[in-house]
Amino acid sequence: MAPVLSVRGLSVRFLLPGGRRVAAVSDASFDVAPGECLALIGESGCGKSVLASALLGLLPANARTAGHAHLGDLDLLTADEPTLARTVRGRRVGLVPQSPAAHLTPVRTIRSHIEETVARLTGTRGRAARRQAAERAAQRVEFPLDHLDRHPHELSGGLAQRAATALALIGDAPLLLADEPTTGLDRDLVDRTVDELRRHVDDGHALLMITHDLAAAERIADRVAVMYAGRIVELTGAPAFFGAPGPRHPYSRGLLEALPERSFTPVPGLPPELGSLPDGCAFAPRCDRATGLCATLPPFRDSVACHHPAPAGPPETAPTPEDIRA
Ligand SMILES: Nc1ncnc2c1ncn2[C@@H]1O[C@H](COP(=O)(O)OP(=O)(O)OP(=O)(O)O)[C@@H](O)[C@H]1O
Ligand code: NI
Repeated sequence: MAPVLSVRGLSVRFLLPGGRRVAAVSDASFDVAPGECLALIGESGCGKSVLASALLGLLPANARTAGHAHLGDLDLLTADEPTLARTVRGRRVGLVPQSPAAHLTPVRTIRSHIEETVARLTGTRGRAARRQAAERAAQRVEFPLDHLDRHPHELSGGLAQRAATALALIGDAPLLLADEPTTGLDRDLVDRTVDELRRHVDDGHALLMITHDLAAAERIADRVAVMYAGRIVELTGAPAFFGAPGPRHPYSRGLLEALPERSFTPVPGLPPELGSLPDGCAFAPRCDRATGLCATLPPFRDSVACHHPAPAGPPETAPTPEDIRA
């Protein structure tokens, strides 16, 4: 099936005073198909939100982009602001922003936000019909109806997050970008939100889900992209990533091993400054597999950008009782 979104060689640089440049995203390429969820994971500051903002034309004025991001015939990176505002945001691409409160108007209630979005994106006419549609949108993400008349600052982080998710689903856009949609939610509500997003995917929508939460990613994703220091270092099927044979990039392996239910040991060290990245593999200083070769940039090959990836394909299987008897 043709992808909904096709990103090729996307890079974002921030130009800072004094000629400094921050390489927030470097050469990212991926597709998202209808009925597919791609989870984008990686440590704080690795460029995930910047990537999402680039796709919606929401970067600040000091940002420069390169590459392509095709949504059908439209290249999101070169589309003009009126096109993005009128036809893309909300209609062709829904966004659950990372800091939802910042995207809501402080003086308006959640009900007024949702009703306005319903009117604008679905053309629902009449007060009663709008009110009903707004309440349905809230119920879909388990936003309590008795909180609809509150203002954004009167909501907990988790409720603001759910309001933002309700707003993002209203336009029924073929592509949804969800930037940490489960932050601030209890585990149970994380699961329910993720399951609602999964139903949205199973209805044929494409979802790029940005998350720190590997358990949420495992629950929802068909494929996983791992970002490190602005680069996608691994992109692979979720079953292979979370199950066998497991991730191939040493950083991805480290992220999984850091989970409490695994060995609970964090990746040692800190990610590099995006303003002064090395020429070679940015992960090498933290990597126990690094060699002299890692001073050169590893090409992305067979799902991974690493000079010393773990083997692909079936893991060494333990002998079965049959083998032992034979
Ligand atoms: N306007 C800007 N000018 C300069 N640097 C910026 C700007 N906006 C973001 N950055 C830098 O880009 C990098 C990537 O930020 P981004 O918000 O995409 O990270 P993230 O992966 O989404 O992290 P988190 O998981 O914490 O949300 C950071 O180093 C950040 O400091
Ligand atoms: Ni972010």
